[in-house]
Amino acid sequence: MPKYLALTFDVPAELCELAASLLHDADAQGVEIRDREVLPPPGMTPVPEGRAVAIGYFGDEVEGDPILAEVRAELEAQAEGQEIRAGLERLDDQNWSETWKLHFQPLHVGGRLWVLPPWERAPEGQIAVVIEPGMAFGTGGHATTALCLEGTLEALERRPSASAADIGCGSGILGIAAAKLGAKRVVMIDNDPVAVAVAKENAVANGCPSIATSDRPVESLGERFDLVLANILAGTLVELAEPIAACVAEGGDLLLSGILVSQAADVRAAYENQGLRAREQRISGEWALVWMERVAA
Ligand SMILES: C[S@@+](CC[C@H](N)C(=O)[O-])C[C@H]1O[C@@H](n2cnc3c(N)ncnc32)[C@H](O)[C@@H]1O
Repeated sequence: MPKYLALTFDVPAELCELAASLLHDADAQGVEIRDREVLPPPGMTPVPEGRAVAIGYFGDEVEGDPILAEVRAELEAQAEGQEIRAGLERLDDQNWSETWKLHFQPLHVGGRLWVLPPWERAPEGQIAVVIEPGMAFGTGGHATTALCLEGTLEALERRPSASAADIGCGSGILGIAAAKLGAKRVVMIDNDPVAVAVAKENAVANGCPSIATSDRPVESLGERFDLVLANILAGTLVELAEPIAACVAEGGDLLLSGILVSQAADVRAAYENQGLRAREQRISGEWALVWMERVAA
């Protein structure tokens, strides 16, 4: 089961925003701020007056020490002799998801779709996807998820009753959004059984119990879909190009993300080799969405 790396900076309160932005710049997947205005998580004491804490969360594969040293040096340059405390910790999924939940903000996509934590409400008449992230990735807070949601909305506006597959579904956010936007049959798969369980729960909680969820490999799907969503990682997308492309029906769309802008050309080429055509590429920060399609014969 994957772990996460947390880099913690306990700083003078006025430097907390700088610490958070340095962590973002260092490619943190999420940044948490604990200051006097934020209620501490259960069991934790509030930060002392005049201090604040910024925590950056990274994938476990990231080497933390160089980032720690660099961010600390930048902060010390601004600290005028005040103390900067820094720490590095490897967290398990449970810790990560509990912390992440505290900072789960509503996301508004394309004017009519909302992704919300259970304690928020969408405005009247708008479509709400309520996500309890549990131990799975996908609250909409990551640029790649937001890019995929926008694409899903557009693809389903063109073809409201399309069938859809969400490969690497994590929390189920994309598949559930597709179902709520009118997709007629939705299948969600992930190779992490914990994600599959969370996605199933989220599907039921969103009134979409008919979404099929499974941890079986994409190679065994054996079905074609009008819309295929795969927000994984560039390397995995290239490796799985053949079975993922095989799931795209004639005239169907394939939205690929989890891709850094610098990796987009390789991913596109892998799917062109499978007979798909590049439709467009969208970018958010350093992340790309590659939109492929299978042209009808
Ligand atoms: C970045 S998360 C995306 C979650 C969600 N779909 C979203 O867009 O926010 C990637 C997910 O892909 C899953 N994954 C990674 N490799 C996979 C594979 N070979 N087959 C299926 N799922 C995979 C991971 O377990 C993880 O849940």
